[in-house]
Amino acid sequence: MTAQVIYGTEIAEQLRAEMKQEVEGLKKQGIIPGLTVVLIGDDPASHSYVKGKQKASDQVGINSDLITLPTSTTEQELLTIIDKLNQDEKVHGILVQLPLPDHIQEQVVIEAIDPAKDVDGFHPINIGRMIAGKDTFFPCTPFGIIQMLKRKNIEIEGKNAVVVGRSNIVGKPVGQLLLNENATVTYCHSRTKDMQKFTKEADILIVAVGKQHFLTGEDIKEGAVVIDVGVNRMDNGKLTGDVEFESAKEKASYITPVPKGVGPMTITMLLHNTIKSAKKFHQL
Ligand SMILES: Nc1nc2c(c(=O)[nH]1)N[C@@H](CN(C=O)c1ccc(C(=O)N[C@@H](CCC(=O)O)C(=O)O)cc1)CN2
Repeated sequence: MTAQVIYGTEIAEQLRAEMKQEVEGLKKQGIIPGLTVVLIGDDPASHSYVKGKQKASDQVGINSDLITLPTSTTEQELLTIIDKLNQDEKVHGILVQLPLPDHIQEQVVIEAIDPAKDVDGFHPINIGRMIAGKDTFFPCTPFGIIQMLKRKNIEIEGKNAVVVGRSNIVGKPVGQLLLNENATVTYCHSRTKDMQKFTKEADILIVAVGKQHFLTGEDIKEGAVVIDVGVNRMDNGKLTGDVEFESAKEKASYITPVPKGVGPMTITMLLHNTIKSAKKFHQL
């Protein structure tokens, strides 16, 4: 079997075209969705992701602002900025780009953002609502993965979904969203014994460990749907995923590439959450 490649770029383009229309409609009612991104330090990858967020916001008509701060910014200075953004009625979404410098506690910052403006879906209130199966802001990468599966008409209900990785940003929430869609979910992580026993049983395999070619075709069941969340930079400067694409493609029924797979969906779902927040603020 040779897999069908799922390009997130194509799905993202469709979704963004739909969002652009929605924003045009909102603007006619005097509503301009507003997103503020806060970026601390000079990590080149973070700068590039934030640039992508600004560009995508402009594309759909979201008013986006960027606050760039030096690495020396204190936690208190950052909290003061977040407090101001929480009060600003023009700002519907606040996103603090991660990772943060070591001297700033990530969880303190996440919890300082008003849950109603937490378009990253990382605030414990929004995570709790997601676990309870309520409507809320879902974390962007996991939400993007679910949208990719749905847009490709891939059935989730009743399937064995195996998530390799248990980060707060991707692994844990994507497992929860798959469970909400009635999949049978198994998490594998660094302490899992005989991981292949689990990955080979997966109908849907999500890999988010951040290790180049962590899994190969040998770890995959014939016909599995393989979603590769890894973005690893190789010595030659090129990007590669957590899954060895060439061997996995011969076993899977569907597979996402890196780049152009899950990554573009992350930014797209951020736009979705910002529009959702603006609508909710204006009671639409
Ligand atoms: N506050 C947040 N911080 C971080 C998040 C997040 O969701 N919220 N996720 C990641 C980084 N990220 C978005 O912020 C992100 C990662 C990758 C991509 C992407 O489009 N990747 C492209 C390749 C890009 C390249 O060439 O370098 C792809 O896979 O095709 C977008 C966003 C950590 N921080």
